[in-house]
Amino acid sequence: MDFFKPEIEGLIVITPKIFKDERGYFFESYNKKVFEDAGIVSNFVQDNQSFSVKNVIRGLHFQAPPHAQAKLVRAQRGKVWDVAVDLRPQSKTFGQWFGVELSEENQKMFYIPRGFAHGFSVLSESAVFQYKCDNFYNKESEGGILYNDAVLNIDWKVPFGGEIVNEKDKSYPWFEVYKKQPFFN
Ligand SMILES: Cc1cn([C@H]2C[C@H](O)[C@@H](COP(=O)(O)OP(=O)(O)O[C@H]3O[C@@H](C)C(=O)[C@@H](O)[C@H]3O)O2)c(=O)[nH]c1=O
Repeated sequence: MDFFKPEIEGLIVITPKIFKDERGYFFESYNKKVFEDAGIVSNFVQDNQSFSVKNVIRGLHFQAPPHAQAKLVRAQRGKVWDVAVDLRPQSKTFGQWFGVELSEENQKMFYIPRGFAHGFSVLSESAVFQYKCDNFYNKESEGGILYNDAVLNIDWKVPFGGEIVNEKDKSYPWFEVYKKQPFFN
């Protein structure tokens, strides 16, 4: 199992050790002790799964404190481009984003602590996306940033104008709003 820590502090990309044989494969998708030793100390309380077709973008989402969520995400089927945006006002990388390809093939996982907005785009014909959260869903605390914000300038790797985005995600404010009124501590 490999744990890669990108420039933005707190983010971790996990590459599991995959055991392949004539039957197929096996890997540990979560191991409390091994993950905690690598710095992923979160008490996961909810697992989610979504299915999306090609060119769907879901995001950028977060839950506001005290309902903020750390997430451990992966693409069980297909291939996605997964993005986390640092919204921690004290962070030296506030407003920066990091993206990683998560796929059925690489089985990589991505740990995103509390204080980030999260989203992904679907690069394959379809994708099954699975994730663990360390806080329960709370509708009233849901927030988001417009996925195509010009300041963040995220490359979603989908054809220009071809993205499939729901009305809720299209209605989120620009990143500028959170720059003026930070709410994660
Ligand atoms: C996230 C969530 C949604 N729902 C419901 C609300 C709604 O009617 C329906 C679909 O919800 P959404 O449209 O918000 O689903 P979706 O756009 O897939 O939301 C997810 O996007 C990714 C990027 C994340 O980071 C997640 O935390 C989550 O925000 O499911 C729950 O019941 N529990 C949950 O935990």
